Amino acid sequence: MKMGTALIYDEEMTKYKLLWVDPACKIEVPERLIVSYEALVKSGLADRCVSIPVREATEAEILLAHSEEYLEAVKKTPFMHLEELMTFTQKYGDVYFHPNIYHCAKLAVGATLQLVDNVMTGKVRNGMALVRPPGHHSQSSAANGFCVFNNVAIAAQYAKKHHKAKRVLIVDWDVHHGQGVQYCFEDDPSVLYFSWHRYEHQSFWPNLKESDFDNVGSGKGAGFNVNVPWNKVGMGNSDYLAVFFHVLLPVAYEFSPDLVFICAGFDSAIGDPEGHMSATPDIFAHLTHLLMNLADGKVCAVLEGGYNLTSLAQSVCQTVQTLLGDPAPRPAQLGGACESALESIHSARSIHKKYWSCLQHAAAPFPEEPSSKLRRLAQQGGSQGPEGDAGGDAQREEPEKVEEKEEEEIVWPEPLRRVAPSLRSALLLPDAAECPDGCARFSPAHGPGPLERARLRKSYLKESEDEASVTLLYNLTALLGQMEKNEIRNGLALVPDVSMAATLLTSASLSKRVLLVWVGEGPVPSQIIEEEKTLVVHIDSMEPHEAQSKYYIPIPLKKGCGDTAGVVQAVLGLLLPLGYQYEPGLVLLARPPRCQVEGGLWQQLTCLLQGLALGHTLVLLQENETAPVGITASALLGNPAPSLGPLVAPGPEDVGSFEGLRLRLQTDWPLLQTTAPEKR
Ligand SMILES: CC(O)(O)NCCCCNCCCN
Ligand SMILES: [Zn+2]
Repeated sequence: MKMGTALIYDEEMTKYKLLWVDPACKIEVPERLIVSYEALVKSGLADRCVSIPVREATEAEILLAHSEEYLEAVKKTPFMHLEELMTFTQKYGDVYFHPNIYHCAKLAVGATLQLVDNVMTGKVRNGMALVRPPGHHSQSSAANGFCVFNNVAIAAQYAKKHHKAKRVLIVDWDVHHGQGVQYCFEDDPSVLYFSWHRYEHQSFWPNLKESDFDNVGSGKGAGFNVNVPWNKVGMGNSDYLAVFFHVLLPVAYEFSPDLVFICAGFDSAIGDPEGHMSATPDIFAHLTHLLMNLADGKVCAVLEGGYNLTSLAQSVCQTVQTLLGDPAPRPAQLGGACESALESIHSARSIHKKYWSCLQHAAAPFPEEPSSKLRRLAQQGGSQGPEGDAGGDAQREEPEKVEEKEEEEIVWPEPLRRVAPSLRSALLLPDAAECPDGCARFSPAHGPGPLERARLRKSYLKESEDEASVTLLYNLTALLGQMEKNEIRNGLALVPDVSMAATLLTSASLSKRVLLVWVGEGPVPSQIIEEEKTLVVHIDSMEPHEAQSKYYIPIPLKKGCGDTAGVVQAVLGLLLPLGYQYEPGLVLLARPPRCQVEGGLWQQLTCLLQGLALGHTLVLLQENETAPVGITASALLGNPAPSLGPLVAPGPEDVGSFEGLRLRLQTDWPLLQTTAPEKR
């Protein structure tokens, strides 16, 4: 399994800057790269990465996304003196030129292509290119928004051409809309471009109509462009995760890319003068984690924006540390997405429901919102509608102008250190079963004393049980104890009785909250359900029925856990939001006998759940079913789960029961919400 995270950086890319007064461009300074790289060095993360040298892109590579005229024009800039550079710059918007920027722009593209080569040839698993100038605003014949060449657009074309990539996903979490990327792949169904961006009903830069949610791509590319506009500032961690759970991830898993780019702009983090958002740097650890099981883990993060030097450096470190496989920090106090974010989520899901089967159950536009753009589009059959249709907009109240507040000092807590236990995965296996390489067979420092034996026997075993069962239970509690002391990250246990083991662990856990994910036939022991410190999410083919309690959530799948598409949508749209909101200290993943979940999906589930509880995941497998041991161990060791391939539609009846479940639960679990509470 390929390992390693590439870090591609060269200080030559700091060697250009603004040479005249221009308020729009003064934030794009060389220090952006310097503080980011220094933070990676200081934190020890740089040394853990595979350092890959940059190179200059060739002209042919630049022409993958730019016109010859534009390239010829930019080639002249190194020889221009100040006035000529200023005149040349006037042709474009919110960008500046410098005698060395052409050289740096070629290095930024070259660095990105180096990252693609090393990831696509398996020399590394994933990586990050720390580059400037950024790229996602530049267009075929135009520089724009501090961007000269479109690093990621060129790299996506390059990956298709030279590495036979079939489906490329670009996730643009920069706070600005990468219109250059959108234009480049407008009608290309092999590149799915996702972007959220500060929009404020078109009143925020670059003030484009085509940045709104109803721009879905055109021709064969319809559906492969997903815009989530932020119509208010102050969006936070819950808003970002809600968009991932309810818009991006379902579509991304259905698309099933063989390569993922992140247009990693960190001006979407708190403190940024451009974004004015509230999400904290640690959220990028979770966003990165949630993308790392796509494309067999082939993720290329490429720096775009980010202008607060403190949150930029912290966010870069959070991203790289996750690419390296360290446990993600605990997401603090998540709630539901705010009303404005829910409107954006609802709009994006509704406009894309005709393109993505995972969104089929996305609610139809609200009837009582005559002024909503969505409503009007629905009347026109969900098409983009004629350009001139300003009818509905006219009814819309004037968008309130967001006064850029005085730059008051915004502060936030520094992200907590993320310490990976020395031992990652411990396995509790019967002596007969062999231990997959890379794992350690768990054996506690000392065995149970007579009192301990008696207690375990009395609480969990029928008198008749043999000594071996007592020892196993004792070993389970010892393994749990070492996990909860963060001496071991995660574990796997082969047990004779999954129910009994789960009952023991939920009661023995010292965590205030335990998430038990039960995948397959029940019943889940009632003792666990009554344990109020445990949230049980039960995925199986049971008949839909009222959730008995807030802490027992059955997710019914008509065709049972063998229905991969159904399980994926249940995990992404229901289980993960519940888990993130619950914020458990321990995650138990129980696989009862005769579980139908297929291997790759089981690995996806085991990997995704590791984003919770500092990675403390304990998997319980039925002793006589050893088949999943190897793949579960692989996932626990941090190997990316295999790509599931393009997904079909989840069954309509499941779709209905998911929606019913969401509506019933979202009051208690607001992160499940996908639509704004209907206007009273
Ligand atoms: C890569 C990027 O997306 O971060 N570029 C952002 C360009 C912003 C242009 N407008 C600046 C106005 C200054 N208040
Ligand atoms: Zn930006």
